[in-house]
Amino acid sequence: MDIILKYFPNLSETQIELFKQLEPLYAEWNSQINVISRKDFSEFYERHVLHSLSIGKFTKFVGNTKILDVGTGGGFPGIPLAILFPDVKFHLVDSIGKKIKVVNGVAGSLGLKNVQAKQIRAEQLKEKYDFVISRAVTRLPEFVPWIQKNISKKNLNALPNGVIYLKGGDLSQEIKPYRKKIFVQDLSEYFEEEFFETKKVLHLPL
Ligand SMILES: C[S@@+](CC[C@H](N)C(=O)[O-])C[C@H]1O[C@@H](n2cnc3c(N)ncnc32)[C@H](O)[C@@H]1O
Repeated sequence: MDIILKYFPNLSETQIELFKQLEPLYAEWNSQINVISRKDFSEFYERHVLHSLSIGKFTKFVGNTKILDVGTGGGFPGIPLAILFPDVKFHLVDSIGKKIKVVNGVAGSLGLKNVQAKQIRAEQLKEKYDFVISRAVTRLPEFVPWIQKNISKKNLNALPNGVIYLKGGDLSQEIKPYRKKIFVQDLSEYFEEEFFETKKVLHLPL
């Protein structure tokens, strides 16, 4: 939990309390339904919570923004971001029902009123959102056609509407089709821990 305060020192008491509750809640759910790899769990705050929150270092969302988290698994990056931005509406979806059961369990225990979760495939979603966020679901050229229809034209934020994707490793081939408009932010510029050395936030305006 200290690592969250290191990079987000201005959290409210309520937010700190909610972040503290995340680890025991996920430990309990993960013993029933595997949403976080067991070998990673000791680094829960760094690899899952802080990695999700890195989107909040990259940009701030204004109130009433609507964000869709596609392939959220157990709620990443959506749940940590919903704590960070309590005035923003988060819709978390996954094609697997038992993962959504974990998301609803965690969001319910924390009383997060700005989170809705649903079992659905991204390709079937009809609603519009300001941003689609995601981590570790599929390659961008497969992902973008799933959700292109879901990006609203109305812009509320300084950042243009579109996809915000957390990615690691060599992306040169994957981002080629979008090279004229994609923005690649290196997370090692924000975080000193080794985990972030190869991690990036991709912002693709759509
Ligand atoms: C590797 S997990 C990542 C989970 C989470 N984003 C994280 O970073 O911890 C990928 C998730 O994407 C979901 N998924 C894959 N294809 C999907 C689709 N077309 N629509 C919705 N969810 C999908 C899977 O069910 C799985 O839970």
